[in-house]
Amino acid sequence: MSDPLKGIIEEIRADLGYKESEDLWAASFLCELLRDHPRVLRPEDLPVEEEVVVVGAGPSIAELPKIVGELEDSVVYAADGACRALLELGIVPDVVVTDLDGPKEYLLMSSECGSITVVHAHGDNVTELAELVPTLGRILGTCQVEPPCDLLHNFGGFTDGDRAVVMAARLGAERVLTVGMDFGNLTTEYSRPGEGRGVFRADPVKRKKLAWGERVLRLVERELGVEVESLTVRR
Ligand SMILES: Nc1ncnc2c1ncn2[C@@H]1O[C@H](COP(=O)(O)OP(=O)(O)OP(=O)(O)O)[C@@H](O)[C@H]1O
Ligand SMILES: Nc1nc2c(c(=O)[nH]1)N=C(CO)CN2
Repeated sequence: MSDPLKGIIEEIRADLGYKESEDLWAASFLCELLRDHPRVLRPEDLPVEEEVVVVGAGPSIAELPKIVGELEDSVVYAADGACRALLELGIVPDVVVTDLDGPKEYLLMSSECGSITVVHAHGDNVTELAELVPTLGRILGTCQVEPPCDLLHNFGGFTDGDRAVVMAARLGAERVLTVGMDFGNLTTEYSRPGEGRGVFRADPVKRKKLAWGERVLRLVERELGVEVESLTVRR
């Protein structure tokens, strides 16, 4: 693939041991599911503005309550599990970008509240696709191979958060502001009612995934000329 944001998946497969044939199979399966889905969108249906905020689930997501006022008037894309933190603050993300391995009840709640779910097919999430896609509302399908049908799109990128950034940039955003997208920081402190406080540490595979995600963000700046800036560092 000559597009570096799409071609990077070949290096990632070599690093993490994913098979292209399995990614292709999953994409074909998602095509089948989308053919039976009543609310499939096209890329041009997605909301986008000059500035888009992308919220990931990294440690700086803890800063979210401080900037919640700014999010109310922005187009907000949430990466997977980050939709939980947003919903808990009363914000329904405009778009949730997910490979469906996040907290199912919050992915479904976002969808029911009006978020568009951008569902990604890859070789390791076929079970989740089968279970969740039929239950979601407005949906757009993505994949990491040449799309096998015109209901699927390959914008490029890798993890949910960096794919959200790539998508915003390809749809026309000139600047992407990020929260919780601190790829270099691999521990997350949490504090939740009923769960107490603690620290998540990224396992070795997650570390590798996040390192690839960080590379994607730099590629977005270099190849697409879109500014990617951390909202929490800026403040
Ligand atoms: N330090 C970090 N820790 C966790 N997530 C991060 C971090 N930095 C950036 N992120 C972004 O937040 C996104 C959502 O995080 P979450 O833990 O819900 O992801 P995930 O479902 O494991 O993601 P993926 O399936 O993309 O690996 C990730 O896809 C990633 O892009
Ligand atoms: N085959 C495969 N592809 C992926 C995977 C994964 O676990 N397996 N995870 C991703 C984001 O975390 C994106 N792409």
